[in-house]
Amino acid sequence: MNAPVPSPTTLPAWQQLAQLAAAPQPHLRERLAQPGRAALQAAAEGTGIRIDFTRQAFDEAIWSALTTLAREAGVESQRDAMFAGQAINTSEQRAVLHVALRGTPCAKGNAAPWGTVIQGLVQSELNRVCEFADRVRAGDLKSSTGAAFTDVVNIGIGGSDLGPRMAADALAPLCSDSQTGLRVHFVSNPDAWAVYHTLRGLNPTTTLLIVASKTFTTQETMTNATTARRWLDDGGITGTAQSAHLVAITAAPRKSAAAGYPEAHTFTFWDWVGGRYSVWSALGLPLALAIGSTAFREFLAGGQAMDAHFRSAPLAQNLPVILAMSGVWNRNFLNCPTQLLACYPSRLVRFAPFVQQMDMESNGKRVRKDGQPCDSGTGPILWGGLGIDGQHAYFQLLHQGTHRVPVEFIGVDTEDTPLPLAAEHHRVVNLNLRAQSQALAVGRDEAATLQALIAEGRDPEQAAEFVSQRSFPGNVPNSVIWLDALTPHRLGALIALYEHKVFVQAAIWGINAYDQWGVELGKTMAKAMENG
Ligand SMILES: O=P(O)(O)OC[C@H]1O[C@H](O)[C@H](O)[C@@H](O)[C@@H]1O
Repeated sequence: MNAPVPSPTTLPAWQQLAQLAAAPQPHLRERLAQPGRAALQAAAEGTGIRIDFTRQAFDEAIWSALTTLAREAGVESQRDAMFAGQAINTSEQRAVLHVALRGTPCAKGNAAPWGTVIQGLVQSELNRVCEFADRVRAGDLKSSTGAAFTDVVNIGIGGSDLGPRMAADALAPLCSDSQTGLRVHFVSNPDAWAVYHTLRGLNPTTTLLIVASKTFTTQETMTNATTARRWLDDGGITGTAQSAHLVAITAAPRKSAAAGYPEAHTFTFWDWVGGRYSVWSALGLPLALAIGSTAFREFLAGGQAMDAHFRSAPLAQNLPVILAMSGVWNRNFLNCPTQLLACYPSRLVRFAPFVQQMDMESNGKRVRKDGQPCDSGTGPILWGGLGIDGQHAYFQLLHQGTHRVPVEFIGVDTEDTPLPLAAEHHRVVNLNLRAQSQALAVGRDEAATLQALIAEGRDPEQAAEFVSQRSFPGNVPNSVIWLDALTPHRLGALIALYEHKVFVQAAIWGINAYDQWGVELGKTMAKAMENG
């Protein structure tokens, strides 16, 4: 029997927020001019991350009610239940312990909240992953022909692809010890072109194939794996020699063993790690191969630093809570169905698709944990990409379209690209980020537009004719997430920030963020069609 989960709409703070939302809302232009606005900023110590949420469409009274809602919904006790390893994934009766993969977020000597057994499993598999990655990178672990590996191909999809691929794109270019010449490639799509295009330039005698699948049954991944192994065969790497080229990462090691993947090259994780939360587990092996074990451990430590902040910071200063509750206000009280993620560092090119899976597969739910239908909106439609490119594409709709799209901007303070004019590039990028954040918030009304046109030398009568086309309503809620640098540690903290944001929103809505039954129907139908 599912324990009853109260609808958030019955909570006093929700009702208070509904009343606050029903009152006339000042324009963000006016809100920004109000005193005390600077209080809507917060930083997480030890993570290098701070959030400027001064451009969210609420004032201190609304913010206070939002934090009260988080308290009334039991965010803190639900958080503690997750860290204690309780089976909070109720539909599958599983704990949710990706946090355990990052290490213990408490003082040295204190036991991990999830217990020593899990701690031991995690440490020993992490050590295996790190050792393996370093041996391949150093050329100590040889291919079947005795050569060092030059290329790694990770075959996986969804959570077995998006995280490591995103992080490798973000970090490999600037990890100074990653100049080993080892190239890490990713194939997810089972369209033949994707795997052909990746393999055709590679030498099978120096290529390591990783097949990453939590279940080791995913049809797309198995189809690509079959072709890649056939490619090894065709390249003369056959029979037992092939073992040196094969790696499996899975929570179902019996299945990978049955498919011929050698035990010594099989890395495991557990059913209490959801696929979309698994970049910290053995599934991070391609990332460790791309950046080295030292940087990979820094990445984990960044996640752990955000865990420590999430567990200890007061709700009003707690970064995951800030992102989550801003989102709840926008989604449930301002009725904005979507959320844009605009990343300004180009190394974060795959961050939005990664968060898209994490958020939409987690909180795309329509019933609460007790099976009762949700009577409020749940997870938003999350979309986005690189902010600067977006400015020259879809930002027009944000400024003058008929949708109100809240935005989360992500920027970095420092730039270390080895280019003589890198500082100038960085200045241009951050200038644009700041300008967009402000322009979307304040807009430009018709009177100010008319003045601007006249100042440009336009005839006032002519200017008045097209003043409406040249005006901007603004009032678009947005926050800026600033990283002091885009290092492995900071990226780890950023990912954990989003994981906990998703957690907090699920806690508010009373839904289970850790199952994904919605993806099953299409799979089942494909199977039924296949079987005629
Ligand atoms: O890692 P696998 O078992 O191959 O699963 C890969 C992906 O496929 C599924 O459809 C799920 O929706 C994802 O959550 C998962 O990450």
